[in-house]
Amino acid sequence: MPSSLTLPIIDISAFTTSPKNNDKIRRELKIKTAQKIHEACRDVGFFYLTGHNVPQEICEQVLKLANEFFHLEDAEKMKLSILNEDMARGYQRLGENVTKYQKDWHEALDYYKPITRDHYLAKNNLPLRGKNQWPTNPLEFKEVFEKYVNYMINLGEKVMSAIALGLGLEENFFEKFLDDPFWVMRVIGYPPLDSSEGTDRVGVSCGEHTDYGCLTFLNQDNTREALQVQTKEGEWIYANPIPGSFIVNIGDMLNVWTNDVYRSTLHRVIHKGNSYRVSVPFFYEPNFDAKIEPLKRCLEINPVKRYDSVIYGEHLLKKVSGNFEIVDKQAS
Ligand SMILES: N=C(N)NCCCC[C@H](N)C(=O)O
Ligand SMILES: O=C(O)CCC(=O)C(=O)O
Ligand SMILES: [Fe+2]
Repeated sequence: MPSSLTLPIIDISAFTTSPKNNDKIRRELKIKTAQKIHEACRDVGFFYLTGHNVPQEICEQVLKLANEFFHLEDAEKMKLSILNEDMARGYQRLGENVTKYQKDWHEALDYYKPITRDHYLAKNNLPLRGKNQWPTNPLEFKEVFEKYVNYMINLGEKVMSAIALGLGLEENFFEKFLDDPFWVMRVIGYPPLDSSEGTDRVGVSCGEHTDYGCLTFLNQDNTREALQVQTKEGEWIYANPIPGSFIVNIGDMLNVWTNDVYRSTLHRVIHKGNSYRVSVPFFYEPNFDAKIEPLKRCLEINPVKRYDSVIYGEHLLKKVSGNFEIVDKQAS
């Protein structure tokens, strides 16, 4: 495993802080930042983000509460089982989540943007119409995570305007796809892989995959050598935590918009250390019913159209149902 390669570190403060400089200087700073983001999206699809303006305190609190929750008795955690709702929102036991037909060795609480009565999803009577399930222990869990979600939606919007600028588009280009942005948040607990010994030996903590939407913001604890990212050359490198930063990666919808100028990057988790690892990826997504298709600007770069249009929500639902398709289906 080469450790010499690392992901770029990008400071997004030109987009997140209130203007101190005159318009011209600010515009230049934004363009410089956007150019770095463009290169990172084109070359690796993963980068560290600093200057994001999300208080360190809430990032740490979120991880601490996650850790406390996963250390409760099984019976307590199972009160929030995904079986209570729509098989997506709630708690999944170890080994319950599946990536490409293989069991993953993590437990998780999954949250999705809530659906109101006349929301598009409710109207169409589609899956994901359940309720989010919040623990009452630890007591402040819901309040803190809801606050965190708001910070992340805000940040997602900022990074998408930087992406627009980086592609040579107007800063607000994506606004019409993002005015009711969907979101997904996973609160994940990873025991060491050794703990799966004796049951059905599981080899990966989270199997290799790409993320589904626009942007992922990963908040992970200080465990090293767990998350791995595949470079364009096919090598796996570690994405170790850097305190005060998020790891950001692009999702499948950017492949479609950019006609593969950007590609969502394969990543996986193999946690062999002996600590209990927690991570909280937040997925900032397009409007559920957004129609995503290759942009004119990107067809100038890659002229052969590689994608038909995709409705984001349809892509998501397909992926979510695959998350619980177990191994025997493939074997039989
Ligand atoms: N919402 C997102 N991106 N979730 C990523 C989960 C990755 C593992 C999942 N079992 C899978 O097969 O994708
Ligand atoms: O836990 C991590 O570091 C990554 C998890 C992940 O890739 C995901 O849930 O999509
Ligand atoms: Fe992921």
